[in-house]
Amino acid sequence: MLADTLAAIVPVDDSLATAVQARLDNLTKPPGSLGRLEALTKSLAGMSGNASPRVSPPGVIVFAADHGVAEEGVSAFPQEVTAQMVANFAAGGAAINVFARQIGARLEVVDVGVKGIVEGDGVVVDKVRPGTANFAREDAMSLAEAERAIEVGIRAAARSHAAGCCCLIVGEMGIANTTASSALLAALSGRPVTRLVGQGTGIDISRLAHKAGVIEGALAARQPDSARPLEMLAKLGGLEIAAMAGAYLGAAARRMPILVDGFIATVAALVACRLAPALRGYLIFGHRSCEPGHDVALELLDAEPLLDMQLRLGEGTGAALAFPLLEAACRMLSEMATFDSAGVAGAAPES
Ligand SMILES: O=C(O)c1ccc[n+]([C@@H]2O[C@H](COP(=O)([O-])O)[C@@H](O)[C@H]2O)c1
Ligand SMILES: Cc1cc2nc[nH]c2cc1C
Repeated sequence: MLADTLAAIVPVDDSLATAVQARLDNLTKPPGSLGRLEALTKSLAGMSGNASPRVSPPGVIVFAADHGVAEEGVSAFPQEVTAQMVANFAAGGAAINVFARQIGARLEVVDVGVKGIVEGDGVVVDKVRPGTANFAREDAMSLAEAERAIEVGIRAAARSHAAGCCCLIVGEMGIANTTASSALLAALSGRPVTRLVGQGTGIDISRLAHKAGVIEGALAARQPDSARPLEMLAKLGGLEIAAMAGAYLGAAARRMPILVDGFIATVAALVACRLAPALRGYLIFGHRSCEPGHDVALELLDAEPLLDMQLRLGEGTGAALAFPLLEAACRMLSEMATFDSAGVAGAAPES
């Protein structure tokens, strides 16, 4: 399934940009005056292959999994919070539930590797294993498990597409996943770990130094090879990061625009782009997270996010908050009057 999905990702269609630009320049506004919103309409047209793109209804998928490295004391919260938050998602009480309702999204929560038993209806249980192993001591998972986790994501994206979603937001929940993401990013970027690690859920300075040391030790022991993305996921984790990468690939294979969330989501996107470089054309970046590594991951992807709201929650919340900008871009193109239709004079000729 992974090989078929990778093969199905075609580069975005840049040929529509000229027609969309002509339409944009006929709308009742000085040419270019809607700034990045105008560029967004061209991007969305190229992704969907439609000169009148639509992004509603959006789909939100939240992948949840546990990380063995949590036992190293790298998070401000205990591991049980992953399962407890999944129950909160199922009950509709988390931030992403609120924002998903606000934007009329279809929300799906997928347990790809939570350690405990997840309570609550409405959670898709597609568990590859109950949490990763502690990658400070051994590989987080096997290669086969990493591939299965990617396929969990591909299947979830396919469900969102089949349910009629026109755009995909992918979120995550996993205590200690900023540690796994920072390790992946250090391996992919070659930058010093101390420049990438951040407070995650809110650790203090001394725990931050400990977190950096755990990652440095693990990288020395695991020796991840940045030219082998699947192997990197197997060595460092996590299950939800692999599933997010799969969801991006599955969405791009179906020509769905993807709105990327924060730090963990962007690292997953980096890994997925190593598997299929054409994926990059389908990615729009929702926000800049507080996590210092996010800047580095965005730079590697040559990405400029839409919002900077000092968020560090995850769950897909930053992307959901940015979604109305995508909706506005589509509506601007389809609903604004043209100079002709509104009887508004065009720009005066230069004298
Ligand atoms: O999305 C982000 O940029 C982000 C930044 C910091 C923390 N988080 C969330 O916090 C959890 C990971 O933090 P930690 O400290 O346990 O590694 C995980 O559930 C993420 O959803 C998310
Ligand atoms: C309460 C809580 C909610 C979260 N949502 C995403 N990561 C989280 C981490 C914690 C600790």
